[in-house]
Amino acid sequence: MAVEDVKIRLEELTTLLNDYAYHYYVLDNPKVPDAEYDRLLRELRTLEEANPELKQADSPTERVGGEPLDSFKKVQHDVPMLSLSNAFNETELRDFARRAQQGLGYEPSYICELKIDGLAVNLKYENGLFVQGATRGDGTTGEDITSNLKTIPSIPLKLKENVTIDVRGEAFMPKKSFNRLNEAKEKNGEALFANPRNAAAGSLRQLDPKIAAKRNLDIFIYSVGKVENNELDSHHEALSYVKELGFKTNKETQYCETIEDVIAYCDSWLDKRTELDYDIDGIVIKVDRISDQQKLGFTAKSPRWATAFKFPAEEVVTTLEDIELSV
Ligand SMILES: NC(=O)c1cc2c(=O)c3cc(F)ccc3oc2nc1N
Repeated sequence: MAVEDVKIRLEELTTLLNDYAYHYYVLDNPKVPDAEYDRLLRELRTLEEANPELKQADSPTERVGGEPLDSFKKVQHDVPMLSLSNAFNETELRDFARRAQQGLGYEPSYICELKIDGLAVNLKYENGLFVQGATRGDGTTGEDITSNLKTIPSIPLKLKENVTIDVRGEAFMPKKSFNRLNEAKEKNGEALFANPRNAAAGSLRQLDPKIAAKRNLDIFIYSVGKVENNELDSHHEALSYVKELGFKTNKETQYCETIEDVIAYCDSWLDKRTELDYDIDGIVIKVDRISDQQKLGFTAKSPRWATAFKFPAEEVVTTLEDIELSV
C-alpha cells in the first residue's frame, strides 16, 4: 500500500475503533461484536508497527500501557482539589441546606450524585487531546499518573470538540473486577485488597502501566475545573457539556428542587446501592446554580456549596480464615 493510503487507512481505523470503544465503555452499548473490534485493532497494530511515525495521538493501542516509570512526577493543580464536608444524618443535611439558604437569602436547587468510592483524579485536555492526569494528592499537589489513566478505556484520549479543559472524576474498580482480582491473588497466595477503593488506588499507583491496563478500571466525571466555555450557568449544564465532549457521567445523577427531594433521594439509595456494580459510600449534594456556588464559596478545605451524605459504614464481617489469609 502507498504511504498516503496507509495514512488514510490508519486514521480511518483509529476513528472507527475509538467510536466502537466509546459505545462499549462510555455508553455501555456495544456497536460491534468483540471479534470485529479485535480484528480491526490487529490491522491497526500491524500498520502502526510498519509505520510508527503515522501512529495517531489518540490511537487505541495506547491503552495497553507503555514502559514502566521510575517515579511519578509531581503536579500542581491549577484549581485546588478540595475535599467534601460530611453530613451523617438528616439533621446535618438540613443544617447544610439552612446554611446555604442563609448565605443566599433563598432556598437553592440541588444536584445529587452517587458518591463513587474510588480515587479522585484531575484530567487535563489541550485542544481536545488528553495531556495529563493527576491524583488529588494534598489538594494542591498531586502525582502525574497520566500513563496509568491512559489505559482506562472510558477516559477519552481525544474529545469530540478541540477544547482546552480540566475535568474531575472518580476512577474506580467495578465490584466484578475486584472479586476476580482477589480470586487471582488468593490463588497465587498474594495479600488481598480490602476493598475496590484500595484496589483502584493500588492499581493507579503502579509505576508499570501494563499492570493498570489489566485492572479493568473505570471512571465517572463529576465536575469541570478550568474551562474556556463559560456559558455554563449550572452544574447540571456542566455535566451535560462534559457528556457531549465524550466523557462518562453517572446516569443516576438527579436534579432536586428542594432539600426534601434531596433527603428522599439519599434514603432511596441506602439499600439500593447493593444493586450497583460499583461501590458508593454516600451521596454528594451540590447547589446547582454556578452563581450560587460562587456566592457561597469555600472554607479552607471544602466548598460551602456541596456536602457528602455518608452512609453508615457496612459492617465488614472478617472471618478468622480471612485474617489468616491477609497475614
Ligand atoms: N466521589 C464522588 O463521586 C464525588 C466526589 C466529589 C468531590 O470530592 C468534590 C470535591 C469538591 F471540593 C467539590 C466538588 C466535589 O464533587 C464530587 N462529586 C462526586 N460525585
